Amino acid sequence: MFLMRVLGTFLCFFPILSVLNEQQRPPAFSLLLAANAFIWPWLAFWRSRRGPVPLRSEHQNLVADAAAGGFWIATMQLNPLPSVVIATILLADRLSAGSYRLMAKGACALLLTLFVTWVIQGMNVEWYVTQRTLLATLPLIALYLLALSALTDGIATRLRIKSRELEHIAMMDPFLDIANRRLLEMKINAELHKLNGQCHASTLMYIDIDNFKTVNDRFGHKVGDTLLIAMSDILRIVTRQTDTPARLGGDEIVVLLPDTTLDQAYDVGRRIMDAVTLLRLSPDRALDFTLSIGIASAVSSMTDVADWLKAADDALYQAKRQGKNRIFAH
Ligand SMILES: Nc1nc2c(ncn2[C@@H]2O[C@H](COP(=O)(O)OP(=O)(O)OP(=O)(O)O)[C@@H](O)[C@H]2O)c(=O)[nH]1
Repeated sequence: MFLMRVLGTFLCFFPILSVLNEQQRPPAFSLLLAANAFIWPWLAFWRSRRGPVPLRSEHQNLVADAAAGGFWIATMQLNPLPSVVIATILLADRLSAGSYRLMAKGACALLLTLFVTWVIQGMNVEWYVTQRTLLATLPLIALYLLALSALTDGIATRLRIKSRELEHIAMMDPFLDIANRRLLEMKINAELHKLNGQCHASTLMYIDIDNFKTVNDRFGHKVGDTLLIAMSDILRIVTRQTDTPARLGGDEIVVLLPDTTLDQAYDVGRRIMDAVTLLRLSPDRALDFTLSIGIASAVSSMTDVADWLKAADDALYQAKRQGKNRIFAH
């Protein structure tokens, strides 16, 4: 806000000075204008820095800016071009810096000081705009509006980045950096919707580390965590961009494989199991671990996420029942 105030008061200085000269106002007005243009921005900066609540102090500064604008508009005897440009810029600025509430406060301050100053100074009106005042106003219009647009664009970009970060936090598992249940369910819903009435295949894969409880009990929870992280790394490498590896919670890992037949999903499952056999988290061979995988295709009778997840979970159960370290697909 400091730089915008420095730029704004600097650019307002020239058209106002031009009108004051044309009206042959006493030098005191020019001195006051110079103070407003070159001292006030620093004073305002100091005020907002020193105030107990900097944002509140800055909002007060913005209202004071508007009041000063009202004073100069009245002192210029409502000279139309600089008056309209200054009033518009002041109000637009308050809106982009704060809210409609701040703009309304600014408008009240501007109108009040304008009216009081205008009455005190004899209620004169100067409708004529000279060529010189017109030329002195043009930089204010062009440069200030460009600077305001750049500022608004910067704020919009920062907001976009923040909103993407928030979306990432809301949709990703913070520990494994893969999708969480919420994102997975959204993707499954979208996939079921896409498949509705169409004949291409998509599959859901449920993955479980065999005897994970024993790993935790024997080697500690930290080693169990390392295993889960290694698993999610493997999933990121082995799957396609369009697949969604996700953590449903705890050690439950699911991968959504769109446009994938059971046979193709089986191959993906094999690749995951092969990658796992290459993992060496410790020289202790007792830490070698295996996976059981259940795979289920979407069928037309599935109406929601739970149906498809249950089918994949049932397949995983069959893989476990048949002796673990295997894939069961149906
Ligand atoms: N280290 C670690 N362990 C977890 C995490 N989430 C769940 N677990 C543990 O994972 C184990 C899951 O065990 P189960 O899947 O029920 O059983 P299992 O020992 O894998 O046996 P099978 O599934 O029959 O092969 C439990 O001991 C949980 O406490 C986690 O984030 N980190």
